[in-house]
Amino acid sequence: MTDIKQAIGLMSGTSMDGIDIALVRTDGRFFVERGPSASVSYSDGFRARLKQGLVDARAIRLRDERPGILALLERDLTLHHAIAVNDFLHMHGIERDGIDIIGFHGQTVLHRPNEGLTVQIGDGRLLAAETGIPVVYDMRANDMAHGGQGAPLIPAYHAALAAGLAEQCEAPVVFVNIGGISNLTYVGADGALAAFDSGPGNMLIDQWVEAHTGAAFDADGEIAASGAVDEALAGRYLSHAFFTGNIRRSLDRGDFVPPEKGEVSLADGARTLAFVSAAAILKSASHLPQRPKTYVVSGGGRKNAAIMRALEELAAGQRASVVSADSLGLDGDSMEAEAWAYLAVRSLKGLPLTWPTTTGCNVPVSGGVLARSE
Ligand SMILES: Nc1ncnc2c1ncn2[C@@H]1O[C@H](COP(=O)(O)OP(=O)(O)OP(=O)(O)O)[C@@H](O)[C@H]1O
Ligand SMILES: CC(=O)N[C@H]1[C@@H]2OC[C@@H](O2)[C@@H](O)[C@@H]1O[C@H](C)C(=O)O
Repeated sequence: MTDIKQAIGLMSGTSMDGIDIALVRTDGRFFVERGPSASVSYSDGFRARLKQGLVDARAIRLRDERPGILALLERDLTLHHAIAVNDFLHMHGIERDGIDIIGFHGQTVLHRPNEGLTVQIGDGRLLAAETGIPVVYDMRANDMAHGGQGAPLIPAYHAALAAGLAEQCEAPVVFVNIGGISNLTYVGADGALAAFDSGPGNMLIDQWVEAHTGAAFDADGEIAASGAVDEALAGRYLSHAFFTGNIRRSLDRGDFVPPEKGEVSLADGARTLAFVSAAAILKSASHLPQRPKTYVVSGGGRKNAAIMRALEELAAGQRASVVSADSLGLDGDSMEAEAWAYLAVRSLKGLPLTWPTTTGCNVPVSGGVLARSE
């Protein structure tokens, strides 16, 4: 039996809605046994600080700089994660000593792949000290140091999961994570990987709805349901250079901005942005080695009925089907946290986290910094 580790993964994503945590037993290759998972929401106050952190991070030139509120925010973010881990272990009766490693993503506050600069705040040493568990963190930097985009990193995990889906999904299969930003992972019949960010996911919808109603998102796509797609507005987004260029690159929150208030009604804006999120996936999928036959959807955007309906209609037009990861026995909410547990084990073993076909790095590279707990 190859060396199996018990790992906890922690993800705080671009939606900044909270911390996802998951337990995985894995050898960092094709053995994956998924355990419990949970989500811990941020308070409105902490979420407001994270938003200010994104603003302050614009002043960063060297990746260790922490201008504005970022130093204290990084400490508090890390302590939030430590509490999430300690509560999780208690809730599930898991012995701390039984956890070999924590994979800690932290919070992306700046991502400029064309400048080779990506910053995720999160103090791995402090997390290791607060939990008594070794931590792998800062997992994107080495990919960028080797010419990569620093994202997406989940494809390695998707490849491990894909083996179990062959009977249930018509190939070629593509994993779609509809988070704040959406990303695709194509797994070829021969196991070949191709991956990239596919465009805005929920982030424009969240910002649009929050600006009009104060709500954090369009729950179940209810607002969009009463709106119509504004073709001109949709066309403006889908003609963005990100879609028209041939070079795939990873995105940051600031790469797309929501419409100005008043351009369209609240409902039409929500419906149009949901359509754009879906259309972006199909548009980006045209750069994959083969047109997918099955889209396996994870991430919070799969709960927005307007996104899913548009995606199903567009995919059907290309004789492809759309299924939720959950319908295949996976967990569409915890997949990214699971991935960070998996990637942490790969990091411990010096295995690649990224490949030229997933981030554009020059050679397959591992990554991550290990903070020991003693
Ligand atoms: N019930 C729901 N109805 C509609 N949308 C929802 C619902 N629940 C969550 N969402 C959407 O999902 C988002 C959170 O999704 P998720 O946690 O996958 O994003 P993330 O991991 O932060 O993003 P990324 O993968 O880009 O880092 C919310 O901001 C919201 O837009
Ligand atoms: C820089 C950064 O944090 N990118 C995120 C973001 O959120 C989704 C998409 O853009 C993806 O490329 C990435 O996260 C996922 C978890 C990844 O690296 O696989």
